[in-house]
Amino acid sequence: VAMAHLAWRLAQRWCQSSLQVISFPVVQLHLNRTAMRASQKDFENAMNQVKLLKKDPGNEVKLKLYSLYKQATEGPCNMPKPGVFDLINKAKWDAWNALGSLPKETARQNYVDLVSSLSSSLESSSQVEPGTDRKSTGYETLMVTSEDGITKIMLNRPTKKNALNVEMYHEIMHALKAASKDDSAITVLTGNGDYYSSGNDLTNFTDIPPGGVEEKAKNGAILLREFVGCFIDFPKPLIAVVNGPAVGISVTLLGLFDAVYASDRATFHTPFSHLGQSPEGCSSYTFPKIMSPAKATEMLVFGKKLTAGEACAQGLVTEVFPDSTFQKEVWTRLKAFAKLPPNAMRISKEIIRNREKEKLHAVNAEECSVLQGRWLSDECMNAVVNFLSRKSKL
Ligand SMILES: CCCCC/C=C/CC(=O)SCCNC(=O)CCNC(=O)[C@H](O)C(C)(C)COP(=O)(O)OP(=O)(O)OC[C@H]1O[C@@H](n2cnc3c(N)ncnc32)[C@H](O)[C@@H]1OP(=O)(O)O
Repeated sequence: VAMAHLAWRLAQRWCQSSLQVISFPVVQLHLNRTAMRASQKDFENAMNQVKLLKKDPGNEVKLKLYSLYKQATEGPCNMPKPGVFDLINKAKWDAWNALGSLPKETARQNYVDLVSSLSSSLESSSQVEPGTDRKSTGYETLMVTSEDGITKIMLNRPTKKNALNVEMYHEIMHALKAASKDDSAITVLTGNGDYYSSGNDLTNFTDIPPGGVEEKAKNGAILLREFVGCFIDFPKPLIAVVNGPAVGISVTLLGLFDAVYASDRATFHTPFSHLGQSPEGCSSYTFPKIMSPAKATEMLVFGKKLTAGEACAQGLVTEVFPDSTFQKEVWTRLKAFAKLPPNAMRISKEIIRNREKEKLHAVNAEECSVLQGRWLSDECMNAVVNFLSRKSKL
Protein backbone atom coordinates (compact mmCIF):
# COMPACT_ATOMS: atom_id res chain seq x y z
CA VAL A 1 0.00 0.00 0.00
CA ALA A 2 2.84 2.34 0.88
CA MET A 3 4.51 1.68 -2.48
CA ALA A 4 1.32 2.29 -4.42
CA HIS A 5 0.98 5.54 -2.53
CA LEU A 6 4.60 6.41 -3.29
CA ALA A 7 4.22 5.59 -6.98
CA TRP A 8 1.07 7.70 -7.23
CA ARG A 9 2.68 10.66 -5.50
CA LEU A 10 5.68 10.40 -7.76
CA ALA A 11 3.57 10.19 -10.90
CA GLN A 12 1.73 13.34 -9.78
CA ARG A 13 4.95 15.20 -9.07
CA TRP A 14 6.63 14.08 -12.25
CA CYS A 15 3.70 15.14 -14.38
CA GLN A 16 4.27 18.64 -12.99
CA SER A 17 8.05 18.75 -13.26
CA SER A 18 8.96 15.73 -15.24
CA LEU A 19 12.39 16.45 -16.61
CA GLN A 20 14.06 18.56 -13.97
CA VAL A 21 16.77 16.08 -13.07
CA ILE A 22 18.10 15.32 -16.52
CA SER A 23 21.80 15.89 -16.15
CA PHE A 24 23.98 17.55 -18.72
CA PRO A 25 26.09 15.41 -20.96
CA VAL A 26 29.42 16.91 -21.78
CA VAL A 27 30.34 19.45 -24.49
CA GLN A 28 33.18 21.75 -25.70
CA LEU A 29 34.26 25.38 -25.31
CA HIS A 30 36.92 25.92 -27.95
CA LEU A 31 35.11 24.59 -30.96
CA ASN A 32 37.14 24.14 -34.06
CA ARG A 33 34.76 25.85 -36.41
CA THR A 34 37.09 25.50 -39.39
CA ALA A 35 36.95 21.72 -39.41
CA MET A 36 34.37 20.04 -41.61
CA ARG A 37 33.73 17.46 -38.90
CA ALA A 38 33.97 17.84 -35.17
CA SER A 39 37.06 16.03 -33.94
CA GLN A 40 37.00 13.68 -30.96
CA LYS A 41 38.96 16.34 -29.07
CA ASP A 42 36.32 19.00 -29.89
CA PHE A 43 33.68 16.63 -28.66
CA GLU A 44 35.50 15.77 -25.43
CA ASN A 45 36.26 19.36 -24.56
CA ALA A 46 32.66 20.27 -25.23
CA MET A 47 31.56 17.63 -22.75
CA ASN A 48 33.31 19.54 -20.00
CA GLN A 49 31.90 22.89 -21.00
CA VAL A 50 28.27 21.89 -20.66
CA LYS A 51 28.86 21.49 -16.95
CA LEU A 52 29.80 25.15 -16.76
CA LEU A 53 26.55 26.43 -18.20
CA LYS A 54 25.19 28.92 -15.74
CA LYS A 55 21.72 29.00 -17.22
CA ASP A 56 19.62 25.89 -17.59
CA PRO A 57 19.09 25.45 -21.36
CA GLY A 58 15.74 23.76 -20.74
CA ASN A 59 14.66 20.15 -20.80
CA GLU A 60 14.17 19.96 -24.56
CA VAL A 61 17.76 21.03 -25.25
CA LYS A 62 19.11 18.81 -22.48
CA LEU A 63 17.31 15.83 -23.95
CA LYS A 64 18.72 16.66 -27.38
CA LEU A 65 22.24 16.95 -25.93
CA TYR A 66 21.79 13.72 -24.04
CA SER A 67 20.53 11.77 -27.05
CA LEU A 68 23.28 13.07 -29.37
CA TYR A 69 25.90 12.30 -26.75
CA LYS A 70 24.69 8.73 -26.33
CA GLN A 71 24.40 8.22 -30.08
CA ALA A 72 27.88 9.66 -30.65
CA THR A 73 29.50 7.50 -27.98
CA GLU A 74 27.46 4.29 -28.00
CA GLY A 75 25.58 4.28 -31.31
CA PRO A 76 21.88 3.43 -31.67
CA CYS A 77 19.85 2.86 -28.52
CA ASN A 78 19.54 -0.82 -27.66
CA MET A 79 18.72 -0.44 -23.98
CA PRO A 80 15.48 -1.89 -22.59
CA LYS A 81 12.71 0.70 -22.38
CA PRO A 82 12.35 2.05 -18.80
CA GLY A 83 9.17 1.34 -16.86
CA VAL A 84 6.10 3.52 -16.93
CA PHE A 85 6.83 5.28 -13.61
CA ASP A 86 10.41 5.98 -14.50
CA LEU A 87 9.45 9.11 -16.41
CA ILE A 88 12.83 10.78 -16.53
CA ASN A 89 14.74 7.78 -17.84
CA LYS A 90 11.88 7.06 -20.23
CA ALA A 91 12.12 10.57 -21.69
CA LYS A 92 15.87 10.12 -22.10
CA TRP A 93 15.37 6.72 -23.69
CA ASP A 94 12.71 8.10 -26.10
CA ALA A 95 15.02 10.92 -27.21
CA TRP A 96 17.93 8.58 -27.84
CA ASN A 97 15.80 5.96 -29.53
CA ALA A 98 14.32 8.62 -31.83
CA LEU A 99 17.76 9.09 -33.42
CA GLY A 100 17.41 5.64 -34.99
CA SER A 101 20.54 4.63 -36.89
CA LEU A 102 22.07 8.11 -37.19
CA PRO A 103 25.83 7.53 -37.68
CA LYS A 104 28.10 8.27 -34.71
CA GLU A 105 30.08 10.90 -36.64
CA THR A 106 26.93 12.80 -37.59
CA ALA A 107 25.68 12.69 -34.01
CA ARG A 108 29.02 14.05 -32.83
CA GLN A 109 28.89 16.88 -35.38
CA ASN A 110 25.27 17.71 -34.46
CA TYR A 111 26.24 17.72 -30.81
CA VAL A 112 29.05 20.20 -31.39
CA ASP A 113 26.78 22.35 -33.59
CA LEU A 114 24.13 22.40 -30.89
CA VAL A 115 26.67 23.50 -28.30
CA SER A 116 27.91 26.13 -30.67
CA SER A 117 24.40 27.52 -30.91
CA LEU A 118 24.26 27.65 -27.11
CA SER A 119 27.60 29.40 -26.87
CA SER A 120 26.16 32.75 -25.84
CA SER A 121 24.93 31.20 -22.62
CA LEU A 122 28.18 29.35 -21.86
CA GLU A 123 29.60 30.99 -18.78
CA SER A 124 31.86 29.80 -16.00
CA SER A 125 30.42 29.25 -12.56
CA SER A 126 32.05 31.41 -9.89
CA GLN A 127 33.72 28.60 -7.95
CA VAL A 128 35.22 26.89 -10.94
CA GLU A 129 38.68 28.23 -11.55
CA PRO A 130 39.58 29.13 -15.15
CA GLY A 131 41.32 26.34 -17.01
CA THR A 132 40.37 23.61 -14.57
CA ASP A 133 37.88 22.04 -16.97
CA ARG A 134 40.65 20.66 -19.10
CA LYS A 135 41.24 17.73 -16.80
CA SER A 136 37.73 16.80 -15.74
CA THR A 137 37.01 14.54 -18.67
CA GLY A 138 34.13 12.15 -18.71
CA TYR A 139 32.28 12.97 -15.48
CA GLU A 140 28.68 14.13 -15.54
CA THR A 141 28.25 14.95 -11.86
CA LEU A 142 31.78 15.94 -10.83
CA MET A 143 34.55 18.35 -11.78
CA VAL A 144 37.86 16.60 -11.22
CA THR A 145 41.11 18.51 -11.59
CA SER A 146 44.67 17.80 -10.66
CA GLU A 147 47.33 20.44 -10.15
CA ASP A 148 49.91 21.59 -7.59
CA GLY A 149 50.02 18.06 -6.20
CA ILE A 150 46.29 18.15 -5.33
CA THR A 151 43.50 16.19 -6.95
CA LYS A 152 40.27 18.10 -6.40
CA ILE A 153 36.97 16.24 -6.69
CA MET A 154 34.19 18.80 -6.84
CA LEU A 155 30.56 17.70 -6.49
CA ASN A 156 28.93 19.43 -9.42
CA ARG A 157 25.14 19.39 -9.23
CA PRO A 158 24.75 22.86 -7.74
CA THR A 159 21.12 23.25 -8.82
CA LYS A 160 20.31 20.13 -6.77
CA LYS A 161 22.44 21.29 -3.85
CA ASN A 162 24.94 18.58 -4.87
CA ALA A 163 22.59 15.77 -3.86
CA LEU A 164 24.25 12.41 -4.51
CA ASN A 165 22.40 10.54 -7.23
CA VAL A 166 23.35 7.00 -8.23
CA GLU A 167 25.58 8.27 -11.00
CA MET A 168 27.44 10.51 -8.57
CA TYR A 169 28.08 7.63 -6.17
CA HIS A 170 29.67 5.71 -9.05
CA GLU A 171 31.63 8.69 -10.31
CA ILE A 172 33.01 9.51 -6.86
CA MET A 173 34.21 5.90 -6.49
CA HIS A 174 35.82 6.11 -9.90
CA ALA A 175 37.46 9.46 -9.12
CA LEU A 176 38.77 8.20 -5.76
CA LYS A 177 40.25 5.09 -7.37
CA ALA A 178 41.93 7.24 -10.03
CA ALA A 179 43.20 9.71 -7.40
CA SER A 180 44.67 6.89 -5.33
CA LYS A 181 46.88 6.01 -8.30
CA ASP A 182 47.70 9.43 -9.76
CA ASP A 183 50.80 11.43 -8.88
CA SER A 184 49.06 13.91 -6.57
CA ALA A 185 50.04 14.01 -2.90
CA ILE A 186 46.64 14.78 -1.41
CA THR A 187 42.99 14.56 -2.48
CA VAL A 188 40.25 17.06 -1.74
CA LEU A 189 36.47 16.72 -1.86
CA THR A 190 34.39 19.88 -2.10
CA GLY A 191 31.12 21.18 -3.54
CA ASN A 192 30.25 23.61 -6.32
CA GLY A 193 27.69 26.32 -5.53
CA ASP A 194 26.19 27.27 -2.18
CA TYR A 195 25.98 23.74 -0.70
CA TYR A 196 28.66 21.19 0.07
CA SER A 197 26.01 18.52 -0.39
CA SER A 198 22.39 17.89 0.58
CA GLY A 199 23.16 14.18 1.00
CA ASN A 200 21.50 11.26 -0.70
CA ASP A 201 19.34 12.31 -3.65
CA LEU A 202 15.88 11.35 -2.47
CA THR A 203 14.81 10.60 -6.04
CA ASN A 204 17.19 7.62 -5.80
CA PHE A 205 14.30 5.90 -4.06
CA THR A 206 11.91 6.29 -6.96
CA ASP A 207 13.37 4.25 -9.79
CA ILE A 208 11.97 0.85 -8.81
CA PRO A 209 13.47 -2.13 -10.72
CA PRO A 210 11.43 -5.15 -11.91
CA GLY A 211 12.34 -7.00 -8.68
CA GLY A 212 10.43 -4.36 -6.69
CA VAL A 213 11.35 -2.37 -3.60
CA GLU A 214 13.20 -5.28 -1.98
CA GLU A 215 15.60 -5.46 -4.91
CA LYS A 216 15.93 -1.68 -4.88
CA ALA A 217 16.86 -1.72 -1.18
CA LYS A 218 19.29 -4.60 -1.68
CA ASN A 219 21.04 -2.85 -4.58
CA GLY A 220 21.19 0.37 -2.58
CA ALA A 221 22.86 -1.40 0.33
CA ILE A 222 25.42 -3.03 -1.98
CA LEU A 223 26.22 0.31 -3.61
CA LEU A 224 26.45 2.12 -0.29
CA ARG A 225 28.77 -0.50 1.18
CA GLU A 226 31.12 -0.29 -1.79
CA PHE A 227 30.96 3.51 -1.78
CA VAL A 228 31.82 3.90 1.92
CA GLY A 229 34.47 1.19 1.52
CA CYS A 230 36.31 3.43 -0.95
CA PHE A 231 36.62 6.11 1.74
CA ILE A 232 37.78 3.59 4.36
CA ASP A 233 40.49 2.28 2.03
CA PHE A 234 41.58 5.55 0.43
CA PRO A 235 45.39 5.54 0.83
CA LYS A 236 46.36 9.24 0.62
CA PRO A 237 45.46 12.17 2.86
CA LEU A 238 41.81 12.96 2.08
CA ILE A 239 40.59 16.44 2.96
CA ALA A 240 37.06 17.84 2.92
CA VAL A 241 36.67 21.50 1.98
CA VAL A 242 33.15 22.11 3.25
CA ASN A 243 32.05 25.21 1.36
CA GLY A 244 28.45 25.31 2.64
CA PRO A 245 25.72 23.27 4.36
CA ALA A 246 26.23 19.52 4.51
CA VAL A 247 23.45 16.97 5.05
CA GLY A 248 23.18 13.23 5.62
CA ILE A 249 25.84 11.04 4.10
CA SER A 250 28.02 14.01 3.19
CA VAL A 251 28.31 14.67 6.95
CA THR A 252 28.74 11.11 8.18
CA LEU A 253 31.59 10.46 5.75
CA LEU A 254 33.56 13.32 7.32
CA GLY A 255 34.52 10.94 10.12
CA LEU A 256 36.57 9.04 7.54
CA PHE A 257 38.46 12.10 6.25
CA ASP A 258 41.91 13.05 7.48
CA ALA A 259 41.09 16.75 7.83
CA VAL A 260 37.91 18.82 7.46
CA TYR A 261 38.05 22.55 6.72
CA ALA A 262 34.77 24.44 6.83
CA SER A 263 33.42 27.83 5.88
CA ASP A 264 31.58 29.54 8.73
CA ARG A 265 28.51 29.30 6.44
CA ALA A 266 28.56 25.51 6.66
CA THR A 267 26.16 23.53 8.82
CA PHE A 268 26.18 19.81 9.64
CA HIS A 269 22.90 17.94 9.74
CA THR A 270 22.10 14.22 9.91
CA PRO A 271 18.29 14.02 10.14
CA PHE A 272 18.12 10.22 9.92
CA SER A 273 15.23 9.71 12.35
CA HIS A 274 13.20 12.41 10.56
CA LEU A 275 13.70 10.41 7.36
CA GLY A 276 12.93 7.03 8.96
CA GLN A 277 16.55 6.03 8.35
CA SER A 278 19.63 5.17 10.39
CA PRO A 279 23.30 6.25 10.40
CA GLU A 280 25.75 5.27 7.68
CA GLY A 281 29.28 6.21 6.58
CA CYS A 282 30.61 4.45 9.70
CA SER A 283 29.25 7.36 11.76
CA SER A 284 27.69 5.00 14.34
CA TYR A 285 31.30 4.20 15.24
CA THR A 286 33.29 7.32 14.32
CA PHE A 287 30.96 10.00 15.74
CA PRO A 288 30.78 8.66 19.33
CA LYS A 289 34.58 8.35 19.27
CA ILE A 290 35.09 11.84 17.84
CA MET A 291 32.54 13.78 19.88
CA SER A 292 31.37 11.55 22.80
CA PRO A 293 28.39 9.18 22.69
CA ALA A 294 25.93 11.76 23.99
CA LYS A 295 26.85 14.42 21.42
CA ALA A 296 26.77 11.79 18.66
CA THR A 297 23.29 10.78 19.80
CA GLU A 298 22.10 14.39 19.55
CA MET A 299 23.21 14.44 15.92
CA LEU A 300 22.55 10.91 14.68
CA VAL A 301 19.39 10.08 16.65
CA PHE A 302 17.77 13.45 17.33
CA GLY A 303 18.97 15.16 14.13
CA LYS A 304 20.50 18.20 15.84
CA LYS A 305 22.02 20.54 13.24
CA LEU A 306 25.46 21.91 14.17
CA THR A 307 27.01 25.18 13.10
CA ALA A 308 30.55 25.03 11.77
CA GLY A 309 31.81 26.40 15.09
CA GLU A 310 29.96 23.71 17.06
CA ALA A 311 31.18 20.97 14.73
CA CYS A 312 34.73 22.23 15.24
CA ALA A 313 34.33 22.33 19.02
CA GLN A 314 33.17 18.71 18.88
CA GLY A 315 36.10 17.55 16.76
CA LEU A 316 34.23 16.78 13.54
CA VAL A 317 35.72 19.84 11.82
CA THR A 318 39.43 20.62 11.95
CA GLU A 319 39.20 24.38 11.48
CA VAL A 320 36.62 27.01 10.50
CA PHE A 321 37.34 30.01 8.24
CA PRO A 322 35.31 33.14 7.48
CA ASP A 323 33.40 32.54 4.26
CA SER A 324 34.86 35.69 2.67
CA THR A 325 38.42 34.31 2.83
CA PHE A 326 37.63 30.59 2.98
CA GLN A 327 38.78 29.50 -0.48
CA LYS A 328 41.94 31.59 -0.43
CA GLU A 329 43.08 30.55 3.04
CA VAL A 330 42.25 26.87 2.65
CA TRP A 331 43.86 26.43 -0.76
CA THR A 332 47.03 28.23 0.38
CA ARG A 333 47.25 25.76 3.21
CA LEU A 334 46.49 22.74 1.05
CA LYS A 335 49.14 23.72 -1.50
CA ALA A 336 51.69 23.82 1.33
CA PHE A 337 50.58 20.35 2.53
CA ALA A 338 50.87 19.00 -0.98
CA LYS A 339 54.56 19.89 -1.04
CA LEU A 340 55.33 17.51 1.84
CA PRO A 341 56.95 14.18 0.92
CA PRO A 342 54.02 12.12 -0.44
CA ASN A 343 55.31 8.71 0.63
CA ALA A 344 55.78 9.83 4.22
CA MET A 345 52.21 11.18 4.29
CA ARG A 346 50.82 8.00 2.77
CA ILE A 347 52.68 5.76 5.24
CA SER A 348 51.67 7.88 8.21
CA LYS A 349 48.03 7.70 7.13
CA GLU A 350 48.35 3.96 6.64
CA ILE A 351 49.64 3.39 10.15
CA ILE A 352 46.80 5.43 11.63
CA ARG A 353 44.06 3.88 9.47
CA ASN A 354 45.27 0.29 9.64
CA ARG A 355 44.47 0.08 13.33
CA GLU A 356 40.82 0.68 12.49
CA LYS A 357 40.31 -0.67 9.01
CA GLU A 358 38.84 -4.04 9.86
CA LYS A 359 36.51 -2.51 12.42
CA LEU A 360 35.40 0.19 9.98
CA HIS A 361 34.55 -2.36 7.29
CA ALA A 362 32.55 -4.39 9.80
CA VAL A 363 30.65 -1.28 10.94
CA ASN A 364 30.00 -0.32 7.32
CA ALA A 365 28.55 -3.76 6.56
CA GLU A 366 26.28 -3.65 9.60
CA GLU A 367 25.06 -0.10 8.91
CA CYS A 368 24.21 -1.01 5.30
CA SER A 369 22.32 -4.09 6.37
CA VAL A 370 20.27 -2.10 8.91
CA LEU A 371 19.58 0.63 6.35
CA GLN A 372 18.40 -1.92 3.82
CA GLY A 373 15.58 -2.76 6.23
CA ARG A 374 14.89 0.90 7.02
CA TRP A 375 14.40 1.78 3.35
CA LEU A 376 11.48 -0.67 3.25
CA SER A 377 9.79 0.89 6.28
CA ASP A 378 6.67 3.05 6.13
CA GLU A 379 8.54 5.71 8.11
CA CYS A 380 11.15 6.05 5.39
CA MET A 381 8.74 5.82 2.46
CA ASN A 382 6.47 8.47 3.95
CA ALA A 383 9.42 10.81 4.50
CA VAL A 384 10.54 10.41 0.87
CA VAL A 385 7.01 10.92 -0.45
CA ASN A 386 6.61 14.02 1.71
CA PHE A 387 9.81 15.54 0.34
CA LEU A 388 9.04 14.68 -3.27
CA SER A 389 5.48 15.93 -3.04
CA ARG A 390 6.85 19.17 -1.59
CA LYS A 391 5.24 18.63 1.79
CA SER A 392 8.49 18.74 3.72
CA LYS A 393 12.02 20.02 3.69
CA LEU A 394 14.65 19.82 6.37
C1 LIG B 1 22.86 4.19 -2.65
C2 LIG B 1 22.00 4.85 -1.67
C3 LIG B 1 22.78 5.35 -0.49
C4 LIG B 1 21.91 6.06 0.50
C5 LIG B 1 22.70 6.63 1.61
C6 LIG B 1 21.84 7.35 2.57
C7 LIG B 1 22.08 8.59 2.94
C8 LIG B 1 21.19 9.31 3.90
C9 LIG B 1 21.14 10.77 3.66
O1 LIG B 1 21.94 11.37 2.98
S1 LIG B 1 19.85 11.52 4.44
C10 LIG B 1 19.83 13.16 3.76
C11 LIG B 1 18.92 13.25 2.58
N1 LIG B 1 18.78 14.64 2.23
C12 LIG B 1 17.71 15.38 2.48
O2 LIG B 1 16.74 14.93 3.10
C13 LIG B 1 17.73 16.81 1.99
C14 LIG B 1 16.47 17.12 1.24
N2 LIG B 1 16.53 18.50 0.77
C15 LIG B 1 16.05 19.54 1.47
O3 LIG B 1 15.52 19.41 2.54
C16 LIG B 1 16.21 20.89 0.85
O4 LIG B 1 16.31 20.72 -0.55
C17 LIG B 1 17.47 21.64 1.37
C18 LIG B 1 17.23 22.03 2.84
C19 LIG B 1 18.72 20.79 1.24
C20 LIG B 1 17.68 22.93 0.54
O5 LIG B 1 16.51 23.71 0.58
P1 LIG B 1 16.42 25.01 -0.37
O6 LIG B 1 15.05 25.59 -0.14
O7 LIG B 1 17.59 25.88 -0.15
O8 LIG B 1 16.55 24.45 -1.84
P2 LIG B 1 15.53 23.51 -2.65
O9 LIG B 1 14.82 22.60 -1.72
O10 LIG B 1 14.68 24.37 -3.53
O11 LIG B 1 16.54 22.64 -3.52
C21 LIG B 1 16.93 22.98 -4.84
C22 LIG B 1 16.68 21.78 -5.73
O12 LIG B 1 17.48 20.70 -5.26
C23 LIG B 1 16.66 19.55 -4.98
N3 LIG B 1 17.25 18.82 -3.87
C24 LIG B 1 17.94 19.30 -2.84
N4 LIG B 1 18.35 18.32 -2.05
C25 LIG B 1 17.90 17.18 -2.58
C26 LIG B 1 18.00 15.81 -2.21
N5 LIG B 1 18.68 15.43 -1.12
N6 LIG B 1 17.42 14.90 -2.99
C27 LIG B 1 16.76 15.25 -4.12
N7 LIG B 1 16.63 16.55 -4.53
C28 LIG B 1 17.19 17.48 -3.75
C29 LIG B 1 15.32 20.16 -4.63
O13 LIG B 1 14.29 19.21 -4.80
C30 LIG B 1 15.24 21.29 -5.64
O14 LIG B 1 14.94 20.71 -6.87
P3 LIG B 1 13.97 21.44 -7.92
O15 LIG B 1 14.66 22.72 -8.27
O16 LIG B 1 13.86 20.49 -9.06
O17 LIG B 1 12.68 21.67 -7.22
